[in-house]
Amino acid sequence: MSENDAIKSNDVLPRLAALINTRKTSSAEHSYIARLFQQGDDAILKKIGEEATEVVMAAKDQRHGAAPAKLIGEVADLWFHCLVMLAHFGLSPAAVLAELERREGISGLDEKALRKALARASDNA
Ligand SMILES: N=c1c2ncn([C@@H]3O[C@H](COP(=O)(O)OP(=O)(O)OP(=O)(O)O)[C@@H](O)[C@H]3O)c2ncn1[C@@H]1O[C@H](COP(=O)(O)O)[C@@H](O)[C@H]1O
Repeated sequence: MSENDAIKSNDVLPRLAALINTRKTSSAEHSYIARLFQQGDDAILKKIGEEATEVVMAAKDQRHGAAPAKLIGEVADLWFHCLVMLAHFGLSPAAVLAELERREGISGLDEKALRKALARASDNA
């Protein structure tokens, strides 16, 4: 999909990812994303750490009956900052979605057992 098509897409992930890419050359004065890009990957990774912690805290509140809007908002913040990080490294959400698609039908337990067996075989080699 071209960048222009992605910007017009009905799917929010490619549309937002395309917009994020355009911010690489925008002025940081009026754009939060451009500001993050200018600050560099340490700033982007710090935000991801913060947002992940906020997701955990909101999930704990959810466990105690908080309104779902808080947790949904924090997960949106985390996903958004992950999109900025992917763009920073020249990657797209399509690659992550393709990886999830590739994993469809593979039980997490089977995958873990296979990984352990491969590690044991390589230790014994
Ligand atoms: N989806 C988002 C989005 N989600 C979260 N955020 C910003 O991410 C930041 C989250 O930070 P925090 O929750 O930690 O709050 P904070 O205290 O403001 O954080 P600090 O940066 O001050 O540490 C806030 O400034 C939010 O506004 C977003 N900023 C932008 N977008 C999208 O990106 C588009 C372009 O944004 P600009 O680059 O600002 O033009 C927007 O139209 C939206 O569609």
